[in-house]
Amino acid sequence: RVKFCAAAGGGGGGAGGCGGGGDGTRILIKGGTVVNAHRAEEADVYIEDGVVVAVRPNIPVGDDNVRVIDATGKYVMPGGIDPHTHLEMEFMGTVTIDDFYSGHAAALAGGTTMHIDFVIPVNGNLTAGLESYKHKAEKAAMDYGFHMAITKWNDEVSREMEVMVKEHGINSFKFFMAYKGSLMVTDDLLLQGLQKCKSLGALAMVHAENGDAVAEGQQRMIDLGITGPEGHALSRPPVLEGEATSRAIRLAKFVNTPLYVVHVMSTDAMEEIAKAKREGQRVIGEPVVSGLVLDDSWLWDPDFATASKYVMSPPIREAGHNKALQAALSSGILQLVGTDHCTFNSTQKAFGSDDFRKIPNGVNGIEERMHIIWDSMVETGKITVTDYVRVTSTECAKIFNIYPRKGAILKGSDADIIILNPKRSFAMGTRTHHSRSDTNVYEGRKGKGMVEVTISRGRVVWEDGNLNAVPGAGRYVRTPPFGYFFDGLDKSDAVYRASLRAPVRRGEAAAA
Ligand SMILES: C[C@@H](CNC(N)=O)C(=O)O
Ligand SMILES: [Zn+2]
Ligand SMILES: [Zn+2]
Ligand SMILES: [Zn+2]
Repeated sequence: RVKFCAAAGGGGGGAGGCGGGGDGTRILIKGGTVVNAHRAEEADVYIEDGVVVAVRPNIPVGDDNVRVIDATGKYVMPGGIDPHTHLEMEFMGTVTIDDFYSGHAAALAGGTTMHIDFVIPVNGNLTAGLESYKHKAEKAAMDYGFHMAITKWNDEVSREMEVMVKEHGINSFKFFMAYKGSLMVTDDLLLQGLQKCKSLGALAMVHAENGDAVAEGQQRMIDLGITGPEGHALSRPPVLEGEATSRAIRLAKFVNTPLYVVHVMSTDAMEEIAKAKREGQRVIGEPVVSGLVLDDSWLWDPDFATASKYVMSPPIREAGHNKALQAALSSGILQLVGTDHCTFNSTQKAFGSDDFRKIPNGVNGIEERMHIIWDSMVETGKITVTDYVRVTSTECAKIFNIYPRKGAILKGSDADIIILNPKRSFAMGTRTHHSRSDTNVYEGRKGKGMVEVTISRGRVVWEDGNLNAVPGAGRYVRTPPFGYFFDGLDKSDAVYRASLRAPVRRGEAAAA
């Protein structure tokens, strides 16, 4: 079990917590159904100083400076944790329009109370990258963690990875197999990176598309005179995502280290993950909201501003892939839902109005995720309410080794809590969203379920449609190495097991 404070990296706060909200607020949530990943129960939740103090039925109010929230008929759940975002990311010649304030405001309004963002090295230098992102995060309004991208390889990078794990609380590294000429690493670098991750107890993550083939596919489209957003989808079909996913899975097997495949967008990739898991390999598949509920018909929309909104990589696939990904999420082949929130407004997307290769890649999602997964998966009976908590919050906390401080409503957990009213409906789009973008890929979408209250480390930050997100209130959450995916890893290593067989002695040595 991870000690709560370990996850917070020292700075032990008051009794039982690692420095909670600190402002002494005491909240009693009464009459709700408390849902954790392991079970749902009728219970009250008492919060003090940003930490959950008690979860049980009929907790008395105590005195009159306890804030009582009536949750009768509603679900009281851990706030969402989004494993995959890019706030204020420099990419394709511009910077994503949502930063650590607007992105966090959007998240909190949508029932997400923590995310893990991807630090991009500066000229391949991890330390410089981390400094840059620490600065960006000074305006954080909610808790956040960091993955680190590895965009090139040398001894310096190898040494810096160790520093990131041991001194800065980063336990995951992402390797881009696509974006040739910018973020992409080749197989030899990927192999060394996988070895390093294994030695550090850090989780290797991949963006799995064959970047060389994508470049060839893009040229093919341009030669055919296809320059619109539909050329983006046609240039990088599912087969290129499936190929890279299987390649990454096999190299991870060869190294015998766990693998986390980000934004699984196609059945081609999902089937590779399913096969690996059937064979007992430790592979995590992360679908994102866009791949679960959208399809590529938007990319053929005659209006460029509309079509270009949907350009992300791997591309949103033709109808059918999304339903298969939903089924894979229900059955556990895919484990947790991200968003890959990487927003560019219509002006930025227009950089590629003559050439789809110049359309900045990315869509929104950090505000819409909790509502869309509730409506498309729980309301339709595909997953239960405990599954919902698992795939939107708990699994992420467990994988990145910050459970049960995060991803649970248990005594001692951080008080990151949402209250969802299953009887109310939502409607989403630019008119009401908190992103800085002037577009939203879920424009006009409606559905059942509404997050009415969001509590972030013991502070009510969202209630009755009013947001009270405070820049600077968010804290960095260190993610320790050797999460549960590493338990007993060596015993699963075919090469290691082979080495346990009696060594063969040949020649004079055998005679001796
Ligand atoms: C660059 C980043 C977001 N953009 C995207 N997925 O299209 C990623 O590839 O995850
Ligand atoms: Zn600064
Ligand atoms: Zn990616
Ligand atoms: Zn991403």
